[in-house]
Amino acid sequence: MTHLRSLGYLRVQSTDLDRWRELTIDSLGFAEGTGPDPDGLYLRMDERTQRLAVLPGDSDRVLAVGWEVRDQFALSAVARDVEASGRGVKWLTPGECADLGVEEAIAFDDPAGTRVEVFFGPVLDHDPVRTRWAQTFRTGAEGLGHVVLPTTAQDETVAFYTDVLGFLPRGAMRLQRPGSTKRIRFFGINRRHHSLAICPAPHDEPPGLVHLMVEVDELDAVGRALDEVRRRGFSLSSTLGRHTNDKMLSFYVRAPGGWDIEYGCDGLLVDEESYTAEEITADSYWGHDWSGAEPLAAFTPQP
Ligand SMILES: Cc1ccc(O)c(O)c1CC[C@@H]1C(=O)CC[C@]2(C)C(=O)CC[C@@H]12
Ligand SMILES: [Fe+2]
Repeated sequence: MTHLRSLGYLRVQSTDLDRWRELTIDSLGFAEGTGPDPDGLYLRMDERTQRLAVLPGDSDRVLAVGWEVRDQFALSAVARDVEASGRGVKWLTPGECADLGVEEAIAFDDPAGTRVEVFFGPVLDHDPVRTRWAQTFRTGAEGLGHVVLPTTAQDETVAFYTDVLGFLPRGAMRLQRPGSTKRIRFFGINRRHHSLAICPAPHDEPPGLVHLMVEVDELDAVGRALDEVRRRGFSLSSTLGRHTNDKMLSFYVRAPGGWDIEYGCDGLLVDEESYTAEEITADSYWGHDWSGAEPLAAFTPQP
């Protein structure tokens, strides 16, 4: 049983806020949100003030992955579980929580070194969400989307997310690298097929993220966003394609900082009553040609 309900927010830092704005607002059609840093880029997909926050920094990396729980009781239960597993938990100050637009939050590091935050009580902005393609982002009970995290400690990281945080296995895929029997593993906490995937990567230096996926309600928005990222010279990591596990139709665009945003529609809603974890043998039914991709920072050992 997990207390986590969904992926709530993602916070990153970047050296190139202008390009981030061009990618997210002008191309992918996020709406501008609100937050404390006048130089920060806060992005709305729904009534939340900052589903994605991009803060100015001297390097490109993930600052925190935020998971949402129902209330203060669930938050205390998660804090107890994480502490019992031997990891230190920090309760954020009221000022820090106000900056994040939540009532209360805790923070701890996962075994890969990624900062995880768990929160309840997101502050809402009731102004209409004006998106560039007039699309609606699919969030709600299924959350912001999914993140794929790189790790060099795959077993320990998987054990932490399943045993301690209660993520449910939602299948796996063997990585087709020479001599590798390693698997990328998918995990869910709601009806979205996966809210998290854990991917064995040669190292876990910054940026600390393989990709963030966001979902929209219309194929036309995916097509329009794809046209616009190409027009603006962003590098496509993967062409349009349909995944075999969550059936999502998506493309991947390289964000400033060396990780990808997956942008898609048509994602599967899992029926937990009948679901069993499967091993897929191809990432896609068609498309998703990665051959033109620049190497992911997470897969490129730094000198
Ligand atoms: C296999 C798969 C199914 C559904 C997804 O939403 C999804 O992101 C993926 C994995 C895509 C995956 C990746 O993100 C990093 C580079 C990977 C590991 C590859 O080299 C092939 C599949 C790629
Ligand atoms: Fe994905």
